[in-house]
Amino acid sequence: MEQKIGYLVLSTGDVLEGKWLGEERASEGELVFNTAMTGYQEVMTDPSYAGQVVTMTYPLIGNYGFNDMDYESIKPSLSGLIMSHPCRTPEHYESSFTLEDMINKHEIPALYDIDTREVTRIVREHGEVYGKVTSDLGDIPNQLHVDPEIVKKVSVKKVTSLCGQGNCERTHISNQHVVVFDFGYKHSITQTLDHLGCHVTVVPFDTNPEVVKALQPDGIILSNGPGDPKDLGYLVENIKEVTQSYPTLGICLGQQLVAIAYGGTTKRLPYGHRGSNHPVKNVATGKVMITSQNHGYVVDGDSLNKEEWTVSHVNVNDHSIEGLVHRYMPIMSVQFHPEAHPGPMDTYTIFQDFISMIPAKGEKQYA
Ligand SMILES: NC(=O)CC[C@H](N)C(=O)O
Repeated sequence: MEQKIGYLVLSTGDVLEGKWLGEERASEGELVFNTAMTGYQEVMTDPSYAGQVVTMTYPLIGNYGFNDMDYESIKPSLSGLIMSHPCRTPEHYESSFTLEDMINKHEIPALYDIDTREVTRIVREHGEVYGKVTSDLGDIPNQLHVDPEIVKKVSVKKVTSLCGQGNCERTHISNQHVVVFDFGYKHSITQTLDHLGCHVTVVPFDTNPEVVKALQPDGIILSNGPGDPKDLGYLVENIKEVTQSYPTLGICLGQQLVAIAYGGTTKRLPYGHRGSNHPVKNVATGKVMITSQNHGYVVDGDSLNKEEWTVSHVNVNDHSIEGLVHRYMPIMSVQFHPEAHPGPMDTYTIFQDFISMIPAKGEKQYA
């Protein structure tokens, strides 16, 4: 079948020609690229990509199909998908639908036959680029910042216990209760907590500390999420209060928000870390883990109060901050994705470290 021509029109003035996969659906967002060779389903359903047009640099997408297990959220929230070759005849014993089915089901704006190397070159050269997928060559991207309210769009609307709804594999009656602040959390985070025996409650991103207190958590996770962390600066008092009251793990956006809450700042990376093979060094042990990443911003090391914070992990490629621990309080955070998906599971120990910061039941509670 003859496929319709579509364009990726960029804020740099560049225009790339491709073809529509699925319906023509004009859309725009920040243009980013992901270098993972596998894990396209997890990438497409990671809410941190909300407001972004995601280019997959690996040339073949869809070759092992899609399934009902690998969703990282209920539905994709990315603004568009750019690829080179879509595979229409997947082969995998767990595959239950195709890339095109996924695109049609969730109405994802998607272009293929795009020169993804050229897209990557442009993003690497310019850093912050916005793109519009369209059939109209006269279109230009109008939004030059991800919606400052984007987290509100992806976060749960009410306090949600993941136990007692068929989501827990065990009953965790005597185990730790972890409250996850949902800035756009990935399901692999709560699934990992479940595997570690935790009872999990997910709360909206702007939940008041009093509401959290009533839930009687043993620990807090500040999740990953989309957009510019500085747009959530109005939450610093909430974040400071909960992190001073309970052992906390911040993940990606969660790390950035911890830094901001304690007086630090964030800055843009030259062109983001998005892929599943980013080497990260544990500063204390020298051990390097291969990590899954998806972020465009990073904590500015110069902005941190060194009497309060220690850098626990650094990126081997560009030496950017990958992990923080508080010197006196049980607060830790990482810039990479310890839950992986996609990517290697080297970083599972981060969750174990977090759980071990929580006093056992019956012991004196922190705070
Ligand atoms: N995965 C995330 O949490 C991303 C955090 C933030 N939106 C960034 O791009 O840096």
